[in-house]
Amino acid sequence: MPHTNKQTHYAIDTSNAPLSKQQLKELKDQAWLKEEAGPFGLVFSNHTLDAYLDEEYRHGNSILTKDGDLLKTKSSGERKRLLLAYQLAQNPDFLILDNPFDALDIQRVASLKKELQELAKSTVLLQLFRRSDEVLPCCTVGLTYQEGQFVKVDLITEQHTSVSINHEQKLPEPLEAFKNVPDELISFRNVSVSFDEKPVLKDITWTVKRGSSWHLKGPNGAGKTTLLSMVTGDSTKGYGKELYLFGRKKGSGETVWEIKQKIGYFTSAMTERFDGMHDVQSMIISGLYDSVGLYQKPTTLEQARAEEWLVLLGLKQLSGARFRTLNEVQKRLILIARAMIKHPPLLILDEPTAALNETGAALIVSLINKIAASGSTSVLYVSHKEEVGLELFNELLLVQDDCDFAGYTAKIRSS
Ligand SMILES: Nc1ncnc2c1ncn2[C@@H]1O[C@H](COP(=O)(O)OP(=O)(O)OP(=O)(O)O)[C@@H](O)[C@H]1O
Repeated sequence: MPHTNKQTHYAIDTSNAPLSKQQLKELKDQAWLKEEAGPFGLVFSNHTLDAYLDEEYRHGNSILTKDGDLLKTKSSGERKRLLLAYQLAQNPDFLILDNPFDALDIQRVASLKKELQELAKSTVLLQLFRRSDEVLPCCTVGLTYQEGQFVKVDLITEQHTSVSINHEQKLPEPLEAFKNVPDELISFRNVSVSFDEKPVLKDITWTVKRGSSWHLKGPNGAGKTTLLSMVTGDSTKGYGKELYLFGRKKGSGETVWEIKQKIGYFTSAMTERFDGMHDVQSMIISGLYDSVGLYQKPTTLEQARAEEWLVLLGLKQLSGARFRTLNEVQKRLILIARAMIKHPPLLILDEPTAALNETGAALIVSLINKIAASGSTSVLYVSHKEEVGLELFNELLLVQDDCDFAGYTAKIRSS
């Protein structure tokens, strides 16, 4: 019976395996759910957002945005807010929330939690979660997918166990050291960026010295991705500005390839994109060639170095396994090793623990701490939140200048 006062709300633990698009559809079509909640359900997930982005690509406009703005110009947090507002306006009987707090900053997580608790008075919620502290108090019954069916179970939230990578093992040496690496890897001098008159970044002055590691933080929409894309050479916004990358002024004739070659890069979205048949060892070695997987026979030395990385990660037994068969945390550890095998002067990690549970995040963080402590590679860690256990000594926080907003400015804490 829809819209009674005593609605049951559900939580589904996806910390070990996410639900596929097909499984989400099956959940939405469950007869018992429609009977309990009402016939009209919606799915709030990245798959849904992707479908709207696809539609926008084909038709040139998006129904989620107002004033003709395009969804693709919105930050990840902004996109989520737009989708939720659009779905709530349709007054669904039930809403499937696929890890709704991913990619949201602390303030937005708190306000969304409040909003969803309120919504739970009139709408049945089914929350997919990975971190137990994210489960909404209203979700009291568990659901699990077993043998092609959704089954109601007791709700057990995972206990966090403390884990880390092999502390005894040293970071494997590079096969060949980078030459002519300047003392300043990145230097922004009073750089401002706007999109069509809309100011985003204001007067950013920031220097990353060789070997120093940074946590780049800021709320949704503050310009973290914009700043990063200027460092990786993917954005044209750096031209004509006082931006220096690896000792050269942006736009002074360097190629994007020359910049990228000095950078190791990992973002959590890569685990989905890298879905070929390559084995784990080849995947790590391919970082030396900036390819995905290996297309030539590796040398004995390359193989030995990849094996050292696997020992460090505690994954030696998976050397010959297909990358695609690994679990999410293992895939991320391997892709960080892939980014590191060439020992780049700069390692960029864009939200590397996004959508992991506490245990998985702790493993990734322990690897990052180890890399940063080595002092040979500068880590640039980007996220919108604090990360438990992360030991980076410098922080660039993007903050809003409240009076007369003209873009986010950089607040730097350095040690
Ligand atoms: N191509 C573009 N055209 C117009 N506006 C843009 C474009 N790219 C980014 N923006 C705007 O710039 C601002 C900063 O976006 P950016 O993606 O850099 O933020 P972010 O800090 O990475 O956010 P999040 O944590 O939500 O991912 C946002 O308001 C976004 O809408």
